[in-house]
Amino acid sequence: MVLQGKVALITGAAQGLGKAFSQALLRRGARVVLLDMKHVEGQQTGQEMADKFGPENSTFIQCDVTAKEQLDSAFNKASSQFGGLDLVVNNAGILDEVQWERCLAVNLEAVIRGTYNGLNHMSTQNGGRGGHIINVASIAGLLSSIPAAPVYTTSKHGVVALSRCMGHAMHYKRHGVRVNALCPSFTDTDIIHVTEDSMGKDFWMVPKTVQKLGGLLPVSTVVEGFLQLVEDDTQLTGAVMRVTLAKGIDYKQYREE
Ligand SMILES: NC(=O)c1ccc[n+]([C@@H]2O[C@H](COP(=O)([O-])OP(=O)(O)OC[C@H]3O[C@@H](n4cnc5c(N)ncnc54)[C@H](O)[C@@H]3O)[C@@H](O)[C@H]2O)c1
Ligand SMILES: CCCCC[C@H](O)/C=C/C=C\C=C\C=C\[C@@H](O)[C@@H](O)CCCC(=O)O
Repeated sequence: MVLQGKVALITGAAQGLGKAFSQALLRRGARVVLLDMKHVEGQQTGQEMADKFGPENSTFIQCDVTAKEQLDSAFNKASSQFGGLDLVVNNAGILDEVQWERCLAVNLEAVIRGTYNGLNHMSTQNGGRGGHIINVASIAGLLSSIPAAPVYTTSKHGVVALSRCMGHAMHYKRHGVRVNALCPSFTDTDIIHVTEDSMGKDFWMVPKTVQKLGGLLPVSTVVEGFLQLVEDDTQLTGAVMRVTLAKGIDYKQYREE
């Protein structure tokens, strides 16, 4: 996808990976709608983007992705303000094994809704231009045993499965919308600063695992993978991109099913 003039909607864009993805898209001439439930941080990031790239090229909408009416309304607003959508990035996520229902609601249910909303808005069957949905999963969504984070891991496995199903050629032919999953390993953002309050007694395993894996990925490496996926012009769909310290950026290979 050539990004110049395209319209992107990104959830969880106030900070971390979502903010970095937004900035990378704006740099390439896309217009970006930033969604986040954090009002102060979101406004601040929105202002920063407006100052750098022009107020006409981005906007911040406060939105809790788990609230159906807020998410639907944010998609409608974004689409009417910018004249349709070309790219949806379902990125908002949390790591919470204590309030695990919330973890599933943010990381999985809202990504399902965001994927369906993206299809509704971009499908050529509904008068859309076609487009691309990128669901931010995690390398945790490809590993079979992460004992400290069972629900987070389950949610990310769900995101990978969802993206592979909705990225299938059958859906792509109907809608003209590609769906792919992005699976980074531990990256230098706030989500990994876990406590006993959010993770329970096994919280110490997170820094220990990071250490074992050789450290954190810089955000810039994940942005590099993200841009490769967005700018790919081979009609890649249903793909799962991994970003790890050990192997860099690659795609998980699946046998024909
Ligand atoms: N950092 C990592 O190690 C890592 C690795 C793999 C995948 N991921 C995934 O990347 C995504 C982005 O995370 P990050 O690392 O930038 O963390 P982060 O905590 O810095 O950012 C997450 C953002 O999501 C927002 N958010 C959370 N719940 C929300 C809700 N209900 N509605 C709207 N916004 C909400 C937060 O306010 C925050 O701005 C997440 O899906 C995360 O699971 C992160
Ligand atoms: C604990 C979950 C944190 C989630 C943050 C983010 O999404 C990144 C997750 C990435 C990978 C997690 C891997 C965890 C693996 C361990 O359980 C273990 O399998 C790794 C052992 C490494 C080793 O022994 O060398």
